[in-house]
Amino acid sequence: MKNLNKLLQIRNLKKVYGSGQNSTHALRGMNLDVIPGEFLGIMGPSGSGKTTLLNCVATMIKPTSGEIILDEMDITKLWGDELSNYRGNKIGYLFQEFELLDNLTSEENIILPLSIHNESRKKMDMKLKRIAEQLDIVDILKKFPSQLSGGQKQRVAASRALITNPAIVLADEPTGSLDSKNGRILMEKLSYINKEEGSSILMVTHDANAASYCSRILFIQDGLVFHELRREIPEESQEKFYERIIDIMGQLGGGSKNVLTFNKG
Ligand SMILES: Nc1ncnc2c1ncn2[C@@H]1O[C@H](COP(=O)(O)OP(=O)(O)OP(=O)(O)O)[C@@H](O)[C@H]1O
Repeated sequence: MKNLNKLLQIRNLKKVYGSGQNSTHALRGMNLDVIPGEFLGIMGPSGSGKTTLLNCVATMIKPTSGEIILDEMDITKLWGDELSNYRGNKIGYLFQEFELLDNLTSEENIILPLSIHNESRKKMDMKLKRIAEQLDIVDILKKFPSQLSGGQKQRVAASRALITNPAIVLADEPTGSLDSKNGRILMEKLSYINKEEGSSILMVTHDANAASYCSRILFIQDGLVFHELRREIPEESQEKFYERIIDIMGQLGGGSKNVLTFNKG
């Protein structure tokens, strides 16, 4: 159904892996919305369905049933050119392990999504310059991934995810391979771009520090949303929001450290 206030609508989404006795119900009828310009965090225990959810939106896996409506299109029904267009233009994906191509420079990695779509060199250079300045990687554009630190690699990967101006950036544990300082730098950059450019971000994380940059957090368990935390308007300080996240994690984790892990950094 058309709804201009909602960028992404997930309705009764189910994903069952396997069949019969060996089946796993990873998503059990999940419902959630992302509004334009929102920075939405997804938290939850290991195995609760976070990556499955993100990968369904990314069309990397096909849900068993339910709807995923982005810009008025049910993306579970796309195929052929429409599906390629969705993957190439509507979403940007940021992985925990960067997933850069080793034999391409940072610059070539970043513009890869544009060159696939036959952008002119002039347009590509303009977009590259802008995003490289925002992510503070201008000095390393000619370097190969093997010559970069983890923090730099992730900022190159973030540039690649953002350069097409996607309708939504999907980030799966983007700080998971970074130390706390580099995690903070990445989150500050993403938060800046979210606010300044109005980019919408859907981010899965175990990290309360990273989550404290979000405007809203959904906690999921057993494939369903079971709690929501909103950053209060007028703007609640990040420290205060972080404390509330830790508080909820403590309550929901039942004291068990491996239920909802986080890193205080
Ligand atoms: N390809 C697969 N085949 C079978 N089961 C799977 C597959 N991928 C995930 N699962 C199962 O689905 C459930 C949800 O997995 P998912 O990876 O979405 O959880 P998660 O919340 O992202 O976990 P984590 O925080 O550990 O990354 C788990 O029980 C998992 O074992």
